[in-house]
Amino acid sequence: MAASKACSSSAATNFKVFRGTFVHSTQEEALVILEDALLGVDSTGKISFVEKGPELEKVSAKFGFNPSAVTQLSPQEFFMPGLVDTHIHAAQYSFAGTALDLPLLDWLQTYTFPVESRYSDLEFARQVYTHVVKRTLRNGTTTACYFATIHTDASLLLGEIANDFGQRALVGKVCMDRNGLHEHYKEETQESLDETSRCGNTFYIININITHFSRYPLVKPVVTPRFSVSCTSELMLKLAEVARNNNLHIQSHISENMDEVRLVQELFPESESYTDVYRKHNLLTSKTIMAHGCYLSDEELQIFHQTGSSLAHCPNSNLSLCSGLLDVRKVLSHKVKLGLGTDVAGGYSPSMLDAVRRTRDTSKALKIQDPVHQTLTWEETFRLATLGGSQGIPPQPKPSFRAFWS
Ligand SMILES: O=c1[nH]c(=O)c2nc[nH]c2[nH]1
Ligand SMILES: [Zn+2]
Repeated sequence: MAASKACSSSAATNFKVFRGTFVHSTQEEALVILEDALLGVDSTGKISFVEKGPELEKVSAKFGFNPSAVTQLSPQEFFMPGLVDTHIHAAQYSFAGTALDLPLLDWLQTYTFPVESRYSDLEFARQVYTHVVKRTLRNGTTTACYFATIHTDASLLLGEIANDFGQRALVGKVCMDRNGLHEHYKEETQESLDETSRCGNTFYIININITHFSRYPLVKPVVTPRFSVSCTSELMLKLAEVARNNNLHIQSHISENMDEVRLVQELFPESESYTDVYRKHNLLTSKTIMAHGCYLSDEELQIFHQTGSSLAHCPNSNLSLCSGLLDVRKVLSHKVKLGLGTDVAGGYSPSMLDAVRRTRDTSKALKIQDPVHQTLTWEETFRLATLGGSQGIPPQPKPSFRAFWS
C-alpha cells in the first residue's frame, strides 16, 4: 500500500476513507498488520494515503474530508490486497475437479485439447468464462493471468467478461502451430500470428489524436505461446517480436514434468536446456511469466534472474498431475520473481487460498525429503499470493502508437 503525501483540493472531497485493520506485505516484511489505521481512496480508486486512526482530525483537515463520513470496520473485519492468480486456464474451468488421473502429456491429449477445441462455440465460451470470472472474484482474485484457447473471438469475450465484472486480467489467446498430441487442435503459423494481432488490436481502440485507449480498461492482451512442445521455432521468434514491438507481457509453461523436459530436449537438440529454448527465441523478458519450473537448474534460474522473467508456482496442479515439487526457497534465493497460480484445471481449485495452502504443503513435503529444508511460513506464502504475483504483472505503460501491433 503506497500513500501519497500531497493533497489536491479538487480531489479532496471525493475521498472514500476507511478506518480499521489493514494487512499487507512489503519486501522487508512478509506480513504487516496496521491496527486502527485510516486509508483514503481517491475518485479514481487509487489509495491516496494511509495514516494513523487516532490522528483523524488532523488527517481530515489535511486531506479535506468529513470525519463523520469515514467508514469504520468492525473488529472482525480487515482489508487485505487482492489475490493475484498468475496462471489459470479459463477454458479448462469446465472440467475443474475431474480428470486428474493422467500425467501431463497424456492429460493434455485425453482431456484438455478436446475440451479446448469446443471454444469456437461462443455460447459455450460465454457460459464457462462467466462462471470462472465470477467464481475467482468471489474467491478474492482481483487480478488473473488467463490462458484462453486458440480461438480469438472467445478470447476477446473472456476479456469483455472480466472487464464487465471488474476483474483486472491479462488475457492470452493461446498460440500453437504444432500438436502431435491432438492433430485437429492447432493453427497454421501465419494464422496464429495474424490472430494474435487481431486479438491485441481489438482489445485497443486507436482514436484520432493518435493515442490509444483500452476497449476494456481492466484487461490487457498477453502473448501466449502454449509451450515449446506445441510451437515451432518460427512461431516463437515471431511472437517474441510482437511482444517486443508492442511492449506486451508473455506467458507460457516451462519444466513442469520430466517427460515434457525430455521431449523438449528432443525437439530442440541445439539448446542447452528448456530455459535456453525460450532464451534463444527471445521469449524471456522482464514481462514474461512462466508457469511451473519444477526442474529448473541453478543455471536456468540465473537466466530467469538476469532477464527479469518471473515464475508462476502452481502447487495444486504440480501435485494433482504428479508433475513435481517446486522448491520455492531455491527460486527466491536466485532472486527470481515468483507468484502463485491455481493452474485450473491441472489444479482442481480456482481459489488462491487453496494455492496458499498447497504452497505450504509442498514446502512441508520438501522438508520430509530433506529435514534441512526451511519450510515457507504462512506470512511468506501470503506475500507470494499478493505482492509476489503483482511483481510479475506490474501496471503496464501504454505502448506507443508507432510501435503498436507492428
Ligand atoms: O498444466 C498445464 N496445463 C496446460 O494446459 C498446459 N499446456 C502445456 N503445458 C501445460 N501444463
Ligand atoms: Zn498451465
